[in-house]
Amino acid sequence: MDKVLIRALRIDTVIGVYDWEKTITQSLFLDLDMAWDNRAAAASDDYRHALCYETVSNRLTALITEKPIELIETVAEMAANCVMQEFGVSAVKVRVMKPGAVKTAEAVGVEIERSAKSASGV
Ligand SMILES: Nc1nc2c(c(=O)[nH]1)N=C([C@H](O)[C@@H](O)CO)CN2
Repeated sequence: MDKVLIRALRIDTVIGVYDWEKTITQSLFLDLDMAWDNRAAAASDDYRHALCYETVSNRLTALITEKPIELIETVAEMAANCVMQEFGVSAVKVRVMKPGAVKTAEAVGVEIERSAKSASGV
């Protein structure tokens, strides 16, 4: 299965459970593996057949920074739903890392895998 990848997309936003976190901006780093058949884009060398990682990155940044969020689980789910519903991605793996959240860890995070099939509950 072909994929389009995004690595360490930094999104600066209001994220966290605690009151003090709701008054500051923190960085999240997103990795996405998006199932996409790249053959049409490669054969035609035509951008219109490509899943544009720049457009996806910009959309995710706008979406996640729209309003404060408590859990990184919510961020992962929002990102997965967005790429499937708005960009027609059939399956996606999303990892959300929150550096500095645990003093003794370099980063903590969550990872989810979703597909159009599992999203509809079938
Ligand atoms: N599974 C999770 N655990 C925790 C989260 C989270 O988003 N998912 N968030 C926090 C706090 O916001 C923490 O990051 C503050 O340092 C705690 N646990």
